[in-house]
Parts: sequence; C-alpha cells; structure tokens
Amino acid sequence: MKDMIEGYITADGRQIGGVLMELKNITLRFGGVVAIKDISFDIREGEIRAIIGPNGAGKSSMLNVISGFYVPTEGEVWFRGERRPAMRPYQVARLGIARTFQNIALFDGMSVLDNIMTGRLTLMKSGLLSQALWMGKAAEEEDAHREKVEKIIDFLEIQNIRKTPVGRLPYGLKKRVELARALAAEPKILLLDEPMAGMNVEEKEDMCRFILDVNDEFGTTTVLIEHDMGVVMDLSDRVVVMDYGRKIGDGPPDEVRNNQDVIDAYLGVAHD
Ligand SMILES: Nc1ncnc2c1ncn2[C@@H]1O[C@H](COP(=O)(O)OP(=O)(O)OP(=O)(O)O)[C@@H](O)[C@H]1O
Repeated sequence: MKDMIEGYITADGRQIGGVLMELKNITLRFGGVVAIKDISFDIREGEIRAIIGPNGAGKSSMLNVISGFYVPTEGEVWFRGERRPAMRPYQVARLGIARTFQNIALFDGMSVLDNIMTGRLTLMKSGLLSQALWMGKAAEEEDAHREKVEKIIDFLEIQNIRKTPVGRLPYGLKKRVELARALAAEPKILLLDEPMAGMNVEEKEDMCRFILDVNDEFGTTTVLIEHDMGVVMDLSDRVVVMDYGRKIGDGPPDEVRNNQDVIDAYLGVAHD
C-alpha cells in the first residue's frame, strides 16, 4: 500500500521510506539538443529505482543530473528536503552520492584494496599535511577506514583478490570492485550506470544478487540504468521510462511492463 509521505511496503515485504530526492521539471539542453524534456520523478529512501529507455533516450544525462555532474537547464533538484544548488563534483560526493560508470573507471595498476580505499577519500579528515604533523591520529583514522573497507570486501566476496592489481581481473570482477569502491563512500544514493553491461549470464546473476544484498544489508537507495529488461524487472521497485528525452512511464515493473507507450517505444524495439 503506497503512501506519498511515509513510503510503502514492497511485494517482498521491504519498507521503502519517504522521498530522498525529487527531480522537478528537469530540462537539459546541449546547444540545440534537448537531452531531457520537462521530467519529474522522485527517489525514495531504500528503493531500487531503475531508469530505462532506448539508446539516446537521455538516461545517462539524467544520471548525471542526479549525481550533480550536470546542472539542469531548467528545473530543480531537491535532496533531503532542500533545494540543491549547483555544486562541484567533490561537493556532491560529500553529500553522499556515489556512482559506477558505463566504462569501468578504476586504477588498473593499483590493488583491489587500494582502489576501494579511494572510495573513502571524501570521508578522510586528515590530508597529507596533518598526516605529516600528527601521524598518530592519521594512522588511527586510516585503520578505521581500512576496517570499513575490509567489511565491504568480505560482503562482496572478493577477499581472495584484495591484493591483485585491478588490471589483471576479468570484467565481471572489475565491475564488482567498482561497486565496492562506490559503497566505500557510504553513499546515501548509489548510482549504477549499466552495472551488467558486457557480463555473461553467471556474472549478471552474481551482480543482481549483490545489488539486492547491498540494498538489504545497508538499506542503500539505488538508482540504476540497465538495458537488460529481465534484470530491471527482477531488481527494481519502481521504473522510470524515458524516450526521446521525455518520461513515458513511471511505476512498479509490472505496471510499466504493461504500459502501451513503453511497449511501443522500448520493449518492442530490438536491443543489443
Ligand atoms: N555532452 C553532450 N553533448 C551534446 N549532446 C549530448 C551530450 N550528452 C548527451 N547528448 C545527447 O543527448 C541525448 C541523450 O543522450 P544520453 O547519453 O543521455 O542517452 P542514453 O539514454 O543514456 O543513451 P545510451 O543508452 O545510448 O547510453 C542524445 O541525443 C545525445 O546525443
């Protein structure tokens, strides 16, 4: 039963909370190209929210608006009850929004552990200078960060590769390390840009399980773009459907699946 203020209980019995982020009448233009046209929707605490649509529909642009990387040409982004001003990416990271990318963005020469540690940089209080002047405190802080990171490593079952340079890992594991790094930032909202792209069936199953487990264990609000409809239908609580920059559907997977506009625009179209 849905309640606009308090949230709702999902079919599988999870409690979804109140509105965490609200996108209000978002329009985004790149010169003459209108990537997003007057779209509004919200993201609730604890929810897995998918954004789907054909190629060029505006999904990545929308993810970049949510992350704060793009400032919308028109419209407002509200986060935790306040209008979010234009911000620099590091300021957004401090607000608690972490993401993974369509193309993996990890440091190939660094170990899995060190890559994941970089996810905690925005949470670290002691910089280089304080480390030099006040070693004890900085070391203590680093221990605490390592402990958090080790927990995530255990949770995502990557203990056996923690010292391996990321460049040597197969694709599916790299994606899992990326997820681990995003989680290391303890995000309020986790943004996943095509987390299953390029994966085989087994890797997809693993990734699905981890996304659900993360949501279950940490209550992480998750927004994901995904092309694999099976994955979207299995994973998400609510789905926004975009086509040519417009929103043509918004609701639980079953509702969206039966929406004729969506069938015409997306489900009926062959996709890679
Ligand atoms: N930086 C940019 N400069 C100019 N046009 C852009 C830019 N980014 C996106 N666009 C245009 O905006 C529209 C939406 O693109 P976007 O990448 O958001 O779609 P998408 O749904 O994520 O596509 P895909 O599924 O192929 O990744 C497209 O017409 C694209 O060419």
